[in-house]
Amino acid sequence: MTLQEAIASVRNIDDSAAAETQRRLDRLTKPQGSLGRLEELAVRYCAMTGERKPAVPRGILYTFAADHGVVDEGVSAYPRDVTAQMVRNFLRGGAGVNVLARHAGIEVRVVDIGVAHDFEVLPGLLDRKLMKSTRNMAREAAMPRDIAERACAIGVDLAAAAAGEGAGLIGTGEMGIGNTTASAAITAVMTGSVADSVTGRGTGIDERARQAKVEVIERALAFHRPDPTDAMDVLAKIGGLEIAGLAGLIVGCAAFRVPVVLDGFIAGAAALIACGLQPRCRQYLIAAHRSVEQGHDVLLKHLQLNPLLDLELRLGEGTGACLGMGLVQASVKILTEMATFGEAGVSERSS
Ligand SMILES: O=C(O)c1ccc[n+]([C@@H]2O[C@H](COP(=O)([O-])O)[C@@H](O)[C@H]2O)c1
Ligand SMILES: Cc1cc2nc[nH]c2cc1C
Repeated sequence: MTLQEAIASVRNIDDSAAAETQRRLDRLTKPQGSLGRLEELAVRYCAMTGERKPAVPRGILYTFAADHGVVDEGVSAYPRDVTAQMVRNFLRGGAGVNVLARHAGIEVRVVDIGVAHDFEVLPGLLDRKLMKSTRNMAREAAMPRDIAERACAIGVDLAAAAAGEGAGLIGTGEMGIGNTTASAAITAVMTGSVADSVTGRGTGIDERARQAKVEVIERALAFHRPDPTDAMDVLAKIGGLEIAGLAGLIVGCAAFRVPVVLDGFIAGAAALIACGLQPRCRQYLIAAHRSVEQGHDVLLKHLQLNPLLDLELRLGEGTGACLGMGLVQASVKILTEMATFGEAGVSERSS
């Protein structure tokens, strides 16, 4: 399926599956509504997939890795080499995302879509490299438009692969030194916010460095004037390859009716792009958590997404998404494994 075909095939979620699921939840042995947002999650899961009695979904999480030319402007607390080094760490299973994925029984797939390093053949690494890093958005477009489109198409293909293998839940992860700058720039444009209000400290820069980061973003936005009504234009001028891959993954998930669990700020920026390409994508999104990055809350509100968790996370990789995926699986188990009042012989409400 091409990117354009995926965009064209996203349908509205199934309201009748939602209503039926709510009716079943109301017959389970608990005061009505007492499982709160877990019930809402089960309802949304069924509306997205169209299933009435879903199996506990198998979860696959894609962690896209890429580098950013804008790191030359001093916007991160860490050197760009960390991106490639962390890719090796992911493949060895030693990163935060590996631990939380194992905890929730989720498979992590690592995709090199733009790391500035030539890896030897690494077992387990999905080599989809389109460029060795984006270019510096402060001076030129981050990537040509056709590369942005190809990066999105890679995401669609990976969504199709996971859906074809029976994944019922897909998580978003990323690794890219400098990518909170690209994400803040995208958030400013797509939500109509000033850069200062959506720019945070990323990996841990101080307030002075954050202000310099704001200026870099302001300069890039003034120079490129990205068109918020053309998400591909935004992606090409100020985005990142991993963000483009994630945006395509989200569109693909929506096209295949697989619920997608968003991680933090960078995943949220990718969701803004995906919803710019196809607004119905929003219906298939579950926000796992609210990141410490100040722009994340702004974009979640813009997308009208209510995050499940607020754990002050700011690691990325897909760590928060793994925790959110575990909650989605728990909500499906509640729906399918809990006894009804009738089955258990428990008295129903008296007034
Ligand atoms: O997910 C988040 O909300 C998040 C917030 C801050 C930082 N990160 C991670 O940190 C890296 C980007 O930070 P920076 O400072 O290099 O732009 C990148 O690898 C992200 O995965 C992730
Ligand atoms: C060590 C390290 C791990 C990361 N994982 C995601 N972003 C990261 C940034 C750093 C610096």
